[in-house]
Amino acid sequence: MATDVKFESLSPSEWFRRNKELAGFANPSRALYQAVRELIENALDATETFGIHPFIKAYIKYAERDNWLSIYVEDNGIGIPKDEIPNVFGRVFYSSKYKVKQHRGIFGLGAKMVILYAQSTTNKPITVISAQQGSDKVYRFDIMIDTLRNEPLIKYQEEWDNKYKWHGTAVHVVMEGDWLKAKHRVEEYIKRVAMVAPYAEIHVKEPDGAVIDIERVTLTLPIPPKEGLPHPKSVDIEAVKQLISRNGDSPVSEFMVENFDGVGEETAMNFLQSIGIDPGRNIKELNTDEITHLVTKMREYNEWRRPRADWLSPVGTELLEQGIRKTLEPEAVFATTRKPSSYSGNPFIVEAAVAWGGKIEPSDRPIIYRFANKVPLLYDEGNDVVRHVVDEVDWSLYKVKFPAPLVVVVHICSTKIPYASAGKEAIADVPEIESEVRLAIREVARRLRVYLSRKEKEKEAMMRYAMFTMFSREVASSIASILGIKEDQVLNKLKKVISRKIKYLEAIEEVEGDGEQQQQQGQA
Ligand SMILES: Nc1ncnc2c1ncn2[C@@H]1O[C@H](COP(=O)(O)OP(=O)(O)OP(=O)(O)O)[C@@H](O)[C@H]1O
Repeated sequence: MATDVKFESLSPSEWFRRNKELAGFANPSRALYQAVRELIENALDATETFGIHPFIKAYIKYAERDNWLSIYVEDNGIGIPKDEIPNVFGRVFYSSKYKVKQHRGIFGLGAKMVILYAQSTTNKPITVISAQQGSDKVYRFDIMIDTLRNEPLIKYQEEWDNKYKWHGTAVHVVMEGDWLKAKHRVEEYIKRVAMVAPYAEIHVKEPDGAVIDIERVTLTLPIPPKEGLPHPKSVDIEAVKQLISRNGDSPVSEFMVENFDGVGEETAMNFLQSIGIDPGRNIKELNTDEITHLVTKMREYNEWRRPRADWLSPVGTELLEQGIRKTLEPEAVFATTRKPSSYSGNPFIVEAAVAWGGKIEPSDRPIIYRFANKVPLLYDEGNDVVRHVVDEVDWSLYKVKFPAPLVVVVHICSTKIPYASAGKEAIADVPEIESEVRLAIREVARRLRVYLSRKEKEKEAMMRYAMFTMFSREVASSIASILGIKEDQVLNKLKKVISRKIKYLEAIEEVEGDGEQQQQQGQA
């Protein structure tokens, strides 16, 4: 007799309710950190991406029970349309960010995980208050999620006149959390956000009364990212089938030019002829085998233009240096923004910086600050491509001897960050990204070496000067008595000779040092 096995299907929200840890909500301290992070990321996406200077308030307080915390995050962003509020907060995999565009958010999951965690631990709905720019009304919704149906449950709804022309979104949630364990991570997260967003103003109130006030240091915003088209190397068969069913009623060549990045008319013609598909045929007429053939060859073809990266929004060398100076207060900082590159048809840009000395505490290996699309990554460093690259670097080539006060900052921005998991904490080892990270780190490390060698030489010169002047009084006194002149006169002359000689020696060493450096650059 056959064994009686029962089969069932799970809705996405029920699945994530059961597997919270995969989205970063593993325990009360991690969940608290993750909730603050998801809400602040949404606030930044709703402001900076649309050219608004972010002004974010985040208030964390203890709630009715010892292990319950109330989190309130408010932004001055673009707001959410009234009819969309229930869905964006109450339906897993509902998002405005499923586009070829650089966002902090990508999955359409973060806000929903906050609600799922809250309702599973305190049985309380989330409150969302929002108004779009120019809206006459402000809307409030209290929402829970019907996890079996993956649908929003509206528990309360209200609207009022927007007297003060406010726009933005405020979210309030009560959930289980462990503030004492999460405190350090939350504070570190805020500090790191400020590092790559020196144009943001963020006010945080903590349950114990502490306040973090991040003032903006500049009004310059990075150029906002723009929406792009998929690159032929980045698509799969299913994606092309979807494009055909949405936009496909044209000759294949036209379809390719209009729907993909990096495809001009001539390239489309050459490509289609090279794979034996008539460019004039209507795309709708291609059968399953022909579509499979087309997509396989699209991914292999190497003559497409590189994916456009002017859609991306890096922080920029100047803002990055400003942010690092403000948050770490180092003695020196060197940053670079690399030229755009791509992996599997997705454009990306790597930025890196090294900060040295000042208020940075010496440590046994470089302290790493990782960012992806301007999101600080705090957990899972061991699995991240940046850690792997930094560990490979032979820092002695750059005159760094550990313990050393060295911070390495790496920011990767892309229309598709290859995260290793839904918790968005580590970037997978993609060879193209790895190589760009390596080149970026070497570039800034070389500038650090020049700085450190100059410092070393200055120090040596000072030591020499101190040593020579120590003996000069004795020498001056002997010369003065032999020649019968004043000791001070001889001493002044001697000091001038010493400093002239030291400068001469320094100049020689600098020329020699440059030669040595060039040799080392070859090796590094
Ligand atoms: N503060 C906000 N202001 C404006 N829109 C918001 C805000 N918070 C959420 N949204 C909207 O809700 C959508 C869903 O947010 P959610 O956090 O669930 O996912 P996401 O940000 O798209 O992706 P991810 O899961 O990677 O964070 C967003 O795409 C955005 O359109």
